[in-house]
Amino acid sequence: MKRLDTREAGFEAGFAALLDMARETTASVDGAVAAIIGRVRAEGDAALLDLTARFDRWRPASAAALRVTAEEIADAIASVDPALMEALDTAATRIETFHRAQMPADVTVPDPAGLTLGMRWNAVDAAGLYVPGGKAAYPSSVLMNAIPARVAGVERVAVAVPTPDGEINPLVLAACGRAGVTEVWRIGGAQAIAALAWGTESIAPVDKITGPGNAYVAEAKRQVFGRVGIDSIAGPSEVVVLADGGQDPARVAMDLMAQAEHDEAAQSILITDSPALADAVPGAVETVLASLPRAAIAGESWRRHGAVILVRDWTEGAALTDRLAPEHLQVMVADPQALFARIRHAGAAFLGPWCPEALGDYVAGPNHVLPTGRTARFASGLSVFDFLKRTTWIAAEEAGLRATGPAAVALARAEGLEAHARSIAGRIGMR
Ligand SMILES: NC(=O)c1ccc[n+]([C@@H]2O[C@H](COP(=O)([O-])OP(=O)(O)OC[C@H]3O[C@@H](n4cnc5c(N)ncnc54)[C@H](O)[C@@H]3O)[C@@H](O)[C@H]2O)c1
Ligand SMILES: N[C@H](CO)Cc1c[nH]c[nH+]1
Ligand SMILES: [Zn+2]
Repeated sequence: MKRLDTREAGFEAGFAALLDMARETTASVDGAVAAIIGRVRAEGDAALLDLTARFDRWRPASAAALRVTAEEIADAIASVDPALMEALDTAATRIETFHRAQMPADVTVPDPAGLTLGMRWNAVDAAGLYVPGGKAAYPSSVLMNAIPARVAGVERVAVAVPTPDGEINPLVLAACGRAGVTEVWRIGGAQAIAALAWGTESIAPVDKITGPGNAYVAEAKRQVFGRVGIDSIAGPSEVVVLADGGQDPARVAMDLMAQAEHDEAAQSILITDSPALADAVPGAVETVLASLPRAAIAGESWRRHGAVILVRDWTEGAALTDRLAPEHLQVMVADPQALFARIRHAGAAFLGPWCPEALGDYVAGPNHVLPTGRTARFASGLSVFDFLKRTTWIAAEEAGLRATGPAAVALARAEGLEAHARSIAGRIGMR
């Protein structure tokens, strides 16, 4: 864990090192991923069977066995503890309500020159949703991907999830059932992304691939981009907690570890204006770690990538937060809204001491698939917009073409494009 203080001479160098820290690199897997994609394109289902045996330690009897049946989904729903099913339902209902509110309206713009201009939204035809499953199962990520897709109106939604050692997580299948997904493939990693992008004998290709995953998944999404759309390339999780001297060090420590326990490559950073809190939190983290089942992962994340930054005031705190552009931002100060108003770059914000980030991971409603690695400077979390695209339209009557056409003719001729010019000029009696 790094300890930084803006009053100290070496602060800028230390902070720059934190910004540049390579936590997980996709460059080191690009060759392996290209080879996997090449095999899936060339060999289709046969490559999927072989790669699944190799990387997920499960040898399906045939390509048909890669697809989860409707009966398996129904059985999974029946097998899940009713209280857990109710929790899934609470989450799904709240996520759906929030994402419905995101749906944009079509736009029509009347134009004084006599044209009518507009913009219409349409969903993609088919979306492939990657649900990670290598080290842990993520039913919550099923809901976070599938519900926006369905709210956007995507007709075909296909989920890909690895089933290591042939074990299917029933709650993942129950989440698919609750979200109305009927097409679920037991494939993971780069081979799953390749199959969704290029198709195989069994799997029809999709138009857009979304969802988080490890370095192989991230690199595969990067390599198939262009053939299909992707949401973003999300790396390991991160949180910045802004906390003042009024906060309980134990709660701050638990919030930091809630992100660190995802992955050794996760990053948890505390920024505080309180020397007492900066002194207390590292010890509180050790106490928390002693009680956590995933202490090995969380502890390594904290030691390798964690930081406590002491600032003079919140003007400094806000500026440093914008430079970090974190995936998650927790604001635990006396007036969280006022401090949040001064920050522009974060994937998602959690305001006040009663709003731990984990609430947003599961049930609050906004999406938990968020931009990582400082990409919140230019990217946003998953939403209905990832499954929609716009078509603009122009309607013209003769008067509108007469009013606006001459300028277009002049510009077309300036560009040396005579057919462009004449297609307009000929309609309105211009030479
Ligand atoms: N941002 C989010 O919303 C969010 C949500 C959940 C999980 N996550 C992150 O997603 C990641 C999930 O990673 P994971 O590994 O548990 O599951 P995963 O499903 O992303 O990856 C598992 C797959 O990786 C492939 N793979 C593993 N080793 C390989 C190798 N040596 N060569 C080729 N392929 C190989 C295998 O095909 C395997 O099926 C974690 O970093 C987690 O923090 C993010
Ligand atoms: N915090 C993760 C996103 O960075 C999402 C998640 C899923 N389950 C628990 N957490
Ligand atoms: Zn989480």
